[in-house]
Amino acid sequence: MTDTPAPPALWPAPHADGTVHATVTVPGSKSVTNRALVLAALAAEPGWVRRPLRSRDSQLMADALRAMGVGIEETASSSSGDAAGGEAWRIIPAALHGPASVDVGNAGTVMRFLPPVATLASGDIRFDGDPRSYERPLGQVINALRGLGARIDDGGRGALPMTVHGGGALEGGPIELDASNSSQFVSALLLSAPRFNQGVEVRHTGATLPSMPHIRMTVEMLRAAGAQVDTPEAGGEKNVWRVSPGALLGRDLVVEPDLSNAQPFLAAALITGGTVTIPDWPRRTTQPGDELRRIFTEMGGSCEVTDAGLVFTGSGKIHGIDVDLGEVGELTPGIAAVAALADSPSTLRGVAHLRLHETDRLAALTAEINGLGGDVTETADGLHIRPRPLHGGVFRTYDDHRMATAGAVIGLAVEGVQIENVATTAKTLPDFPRMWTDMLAGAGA
Ligand SMILES: O=C(O)C1=C[C@@H](OP(=O)(O)O)[C@@H](O)[C@H](O)C1
Ligand SMILES: C=C(OP(=O)(O)O)C(=O)O
Repeated sequence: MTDTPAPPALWPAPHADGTVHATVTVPGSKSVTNRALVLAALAAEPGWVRRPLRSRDSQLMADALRAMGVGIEETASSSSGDAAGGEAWRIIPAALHGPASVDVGNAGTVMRFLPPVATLASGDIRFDGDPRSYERPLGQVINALRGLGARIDDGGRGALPMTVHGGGALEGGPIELDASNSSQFVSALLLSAPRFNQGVEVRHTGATLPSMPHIRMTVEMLRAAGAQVDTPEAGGEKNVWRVSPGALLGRDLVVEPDLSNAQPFLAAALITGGTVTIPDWPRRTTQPGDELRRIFTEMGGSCEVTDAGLVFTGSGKIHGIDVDLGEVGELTPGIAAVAALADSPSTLRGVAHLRLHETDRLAALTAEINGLGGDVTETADGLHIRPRPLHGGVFRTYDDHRMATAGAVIGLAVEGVQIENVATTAKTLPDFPRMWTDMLAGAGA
């Protein structure tokens, strides 16, 4: 007799009976935390990462760096004298070494940012991950690293699993790659480049480049750690980034709240005509989630950054939108969910690369919204969404945290939505179900 796997848990998405009024404290940014960990690990001296995101993606990053020899001590703020409050991680760089195994899970940041780090280690670093990680593109990073002097055995697949035969150093220099499938290819090469003998010159050759704010985040964090970076925006050549070789400083960095993870809570205010406050919303940031202020205002809300944080208020009306989301692709599932509830159609453009994210997000959103009675069609680079009355049913998540939160947003307005495997939110927001019910209780989170 063989064991039958248990059916996936179904989470009844809470329905909002009235307007939502809540203050929701959102944990740290995944993108900032995982960059901070890499830069601190490559620094010439110890550093602090305060208020880090504690989730599957950041734990995978920390575990991988530890496996290569980096010291990461997780302390409570009381013992670290942290004026910012909250948890703090002390990062103690060390000579990187193998043999080591890295589990990338389904984290784009881990699977792209760490192979360049592994080239600096002495010894073999084996990379493996979830089945989906085998399908997510990595060949551009592998080929670029080979061009810069690395030895990598990927069995000719141009994808995971693979072994980086670290030589203890990498020559570096000029390299061309096509990052039209993911900005993370560019970020990956830039982040480790101060430690390459010649630094790096990355030239993007593709026709499009998604998620520019995330590349700006990489550049700003490198500069804050003392690296010299030349960018197209600072008068350099278009699509060319240069990082000079040099020692990185150990920083004391406080991680901003994850503004993309604030999205479902802001959507709750928009949909119910309520008010949600997100404390510590940064007045200036490279996070793409900051665009939600503009996008959700165009869709019917209004907002203000105050000393209490971002105060977002819905009007009770939800409008459709025609928008290019190429720079802020990770916001697409949450925007699609709101658009399915709007009073007019929406067109979401510029996000063909979402087919290569945690799942094929364009197919997944189309299938799941239509499964509840919606009318969504895929285009070459996005979605057309024509709102229709929706009904309850199972909303599948395909191991994608943002599918789970998108389904929860629809569940606020539609009775009887059940989210399959809500636990997949652990990728970046492990406490999501509790935060969601606390928000609905008006108790804050
Ligand atoms: O560098 C980063 O931290 C990220 C870059 C983006 O990736 P893509 O450019 O592949 O969309 C984004 O979608 C992802 O969630 C995080
Ligand atoms: C695309 C995303 O993640 P990853 O870092 O795995 O690419 C995301 O969080 O929306």
